[in-house]
Amino acid sequence: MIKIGIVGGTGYTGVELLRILATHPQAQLTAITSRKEDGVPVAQMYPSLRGRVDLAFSSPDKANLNECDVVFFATPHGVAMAQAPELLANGVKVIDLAADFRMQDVAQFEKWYGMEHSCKDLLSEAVYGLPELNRDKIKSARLIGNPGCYPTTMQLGFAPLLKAGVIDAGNLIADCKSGVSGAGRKAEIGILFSESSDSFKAYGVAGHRHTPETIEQLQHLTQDKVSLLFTPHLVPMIRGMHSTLYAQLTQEISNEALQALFEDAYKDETFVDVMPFGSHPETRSTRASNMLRIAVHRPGNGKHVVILVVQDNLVKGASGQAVQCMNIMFGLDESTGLQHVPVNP
Ligand SMILES: NC(=O)C1=CN([C@@H]2O[C@H](COP(=O)(O)OP(=O)(O)OC[C@H]3O[C@@H](n4cnc5c(N)ncnc54)[C@H](OP(=O)(O)O)[C@@H]3O)[C@@H](O)[C@H]2O)C=CC1
Ligand SMILES: CC(=O)N[C@@H](CCC(=O)OP(=O)(O)O)C(=O)O
Repeated sequence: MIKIGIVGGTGYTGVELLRILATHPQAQLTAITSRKEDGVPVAQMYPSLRGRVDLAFSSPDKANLNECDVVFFATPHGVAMAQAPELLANGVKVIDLAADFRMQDVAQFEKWYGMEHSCKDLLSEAVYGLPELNRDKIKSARLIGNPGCYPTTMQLGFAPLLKAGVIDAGNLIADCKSGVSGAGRKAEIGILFSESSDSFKAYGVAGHRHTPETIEQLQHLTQDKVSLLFTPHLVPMIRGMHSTLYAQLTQEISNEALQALFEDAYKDETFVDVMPFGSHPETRSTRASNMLRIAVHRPGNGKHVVILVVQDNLVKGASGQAVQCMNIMFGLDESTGLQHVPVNP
């Protein structure tokens, strides 16, 4: 059994980790932290976990994290970097769902996250936790920077085209929409029901921190310089993410060959579904599951390819992906505990 700690168990990605790990056959939940709910039984706060999780939240300073085999940080940016060095020194593996260990470019991290990186020396061994593009490195990693939700869709959508060299890498456009749970469980005016329901808006148009993260990773896939225009939107649904990706073709290629690039790239991937050419995937087809679905389009058989990508932001976009990484790190079948069929309707 794998002894597991979760720092930040009360938040949306924390409770999603609990939901997934509660039925994972190799997971032994050992410590779950919350500063505000210290001593409160997990199942009292989340009755959905009654009979599944019998631990109580404990404050991070009292939690026995050093006894764990792996600790997930489902916390705001900057928390994991303060604790990872001690955990790693004690032989505990670390998976951070925030951005502390996603980017190798420290200057970019500090610019976009507005904080100094406190353990830069660990960045060189940190592994970006996107299994479909980085599986071999994840196998031997002690420290994972789990990808952002939007970057997961952008990378898996653009990757087959960039690797094949059939698009202009300097002209990528991503128009992405997220459900409100993407903003976390914290109280903020913008995510109140009365503010976010029955309305729809873009944000971060001048720049969003997921742009440098995505460019850094996409740049590993091509010799050409990657340039990305990314606009996130908040849509009035609880979970789900829909990314519409645009790229310009640089060579003649048939629609069948375009589709084949995606089918070949993901033919062995349990969690990436390439739908028939011209499909319109819905976010609900991934709801509460670790699936990400992709559909390839070529409007008017012209020079542009449009890729539609959907996922559940809390699962493949966060906690499911983190458990997928854990499975790989511990030599388990990658889909262990992650076989949930999406919830419909
Ligand atoms: N929501 C999403 O769709 C996605 C989120 N992420 C990332 O995952 C991380 C968690 O997100 P999410 O679950 O939405 O966030 P929430 O705001 O819902 O939860 C944050 C959790 O962290 C705890 N926490 C807050 N501050 C600290 C601290 N200083 N030390 C220890 N614990 C702390 C909180 O509990 P308490 O205050 O009681 O300690 C709470 O349990 C974030 O970095 C986010 O960017 C990544 C991909 C997708
Ligand atoms: C809808 C919404 O607000 N989404 C969040 C991103 C979600 C996410 O978790 O990204 P990080 O882990 O990089 O913070 C945002 O745009 O800030």
